[in-house]
Amino acid sequence: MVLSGPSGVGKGTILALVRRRHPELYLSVSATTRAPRTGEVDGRDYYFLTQAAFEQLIAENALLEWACYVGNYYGTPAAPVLAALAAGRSVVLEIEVQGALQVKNNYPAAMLVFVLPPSLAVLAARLRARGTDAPELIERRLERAAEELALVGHFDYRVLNDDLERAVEQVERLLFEEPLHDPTGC
Ligand SMILES: Nc1ncnc2c1ncn2[C@@H]1O[C@H](COP(=O)(O)OP(=O)(O)OP(=O)(O)O)[C@@H](O)[C@H]1O
Ligand SMILES: Nc1nc2c(ncn2[C@@H]2O[C@H](COP(=O)(O)O)[C@@H](O)[C@H]2O)c(=O)[nH]1
Repeated sequence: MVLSGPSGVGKGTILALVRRRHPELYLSVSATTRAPRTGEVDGRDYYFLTQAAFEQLIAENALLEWACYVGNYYGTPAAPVLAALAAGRSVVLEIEVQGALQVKNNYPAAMLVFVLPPSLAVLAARLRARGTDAPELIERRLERAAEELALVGHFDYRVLNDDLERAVEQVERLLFEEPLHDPTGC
């Protein structure tokens, strides 16, 4: 599964709760050139790389997908994901929208899930309350969010993250049960 949607919508929060209930789930650890935030650990939250090291991964074709997002590179190291899939594990990539669309292009069988905020105002409030990004960076993330929301139609499923528990249950169902309805939502 690819879980995508704008920054601050709650993807990480949802997945942390899903993972607590399903420890067997494999959550991909991304590479990025962004600086670590307080409390983030290299190799657990991200692989924090220099720009040169990231570009080396691109040149070696070692990433399943990658994107430039508000001034930094982000990408999914391919080898661990392919190994987890080969071992029969359920795998989730938590990534932004351009990367999600690359995955769909390269692996059409991948399930793409878009997490929606109740509104842009709520999204802005969540980003501000999270307190991890400077105000100008939050503005850039919100501008990007508006562009990302316009691409929701390319995704297989949508999950509204209004009530957190309900969103967690929806993601769980998509991961571990056969979807019962038309994925287009028509
Ligand atoms: N349903 C919800 N109701 C209220 N607050 C929420 C909800 N879900 C998440 N949050 C809060 O919103 C903030 C952003 O959540 P989170 O960091 O999980 O977003 P994200 O989509 O993973 O962001 P990013 O893409 O930047 O990593 C957090 O402070 C989190 O506690
Ligand atoms: N295309 C990819 N996007 C990724 C990846 N890992 C994380 N992300 C997304 O980037 C933004 C910003 O993340 P933040 O940690 O700086 O808040 C967010 O939407 C993430 O989901 C990746 O490997 N590829």
